[in-house]
Amino acid sequence: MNIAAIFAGGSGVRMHTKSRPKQFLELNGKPIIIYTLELFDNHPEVDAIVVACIEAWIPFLKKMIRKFEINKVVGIVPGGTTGQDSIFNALVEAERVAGGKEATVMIHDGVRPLITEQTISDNIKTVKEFGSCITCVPATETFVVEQGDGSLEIPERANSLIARAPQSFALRDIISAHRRAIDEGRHDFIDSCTMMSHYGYQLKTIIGPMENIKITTPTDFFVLRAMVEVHENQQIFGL
Ligand SMILES: C[C@](O)(CO)[C@H](O)COP(=O)(O)O
Repeated sequence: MNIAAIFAGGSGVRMHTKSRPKQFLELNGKPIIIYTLELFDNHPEVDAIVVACIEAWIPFLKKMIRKFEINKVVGIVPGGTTGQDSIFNALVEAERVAGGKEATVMIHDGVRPLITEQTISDNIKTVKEFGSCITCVPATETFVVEQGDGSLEIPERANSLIARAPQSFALRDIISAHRRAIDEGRHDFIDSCTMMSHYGYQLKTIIGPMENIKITTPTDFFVLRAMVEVHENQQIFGL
């Protein structure tokens, strides 16, 4: 089975929102996380969705899921202290939902509402073929990596990709990597591909759409608003 594990456990300090965490900011009366959930809910190959959410916001999320008629969410669990902990909580819930069956899990940020149906299909297919799938985009600027000794490493831009999401795996592999990290006292892996690479798993990348941005800062929110407007105008005016 194919399960989407959406993490929305963060409080969004980089967004500087006063009233609500960034995943619950609204566009046209609909929270960002609902835009994200709709993509997986409408995808014919997705069987179930689990969400790790800030505990205090779970009742509101449930209300929104009912209001916007999202049907495939079968589990909502509290987020953890770090992003890694939130993902782990969602994976444990995915394990419960899979009930011992083989499963592919697509780990996705609640604040990445602009992926396409094709990206989800490509993730499912690539995990079946290669065991993992990291959705990326080509780097359009140069990375400058500061080394501990004060020197800089500048990777070739032509070979550089930016990891985005979904980041997808066989459920048994990603959950065993998480359990290993926890046994080692680590809770600071920045994302799933970093963890899986650290533990020696072979990772397969695909190139996803440039529009697949993460709504992290106020600028991202303004870009999202413009993109949703363009999308609606396309539907209205057939542009
Ligand atoms: C998973 C991710 O979206 C890949 O780019 C990213 O690492 C999430 O980062 P955040 O710090 O949880 O916003």
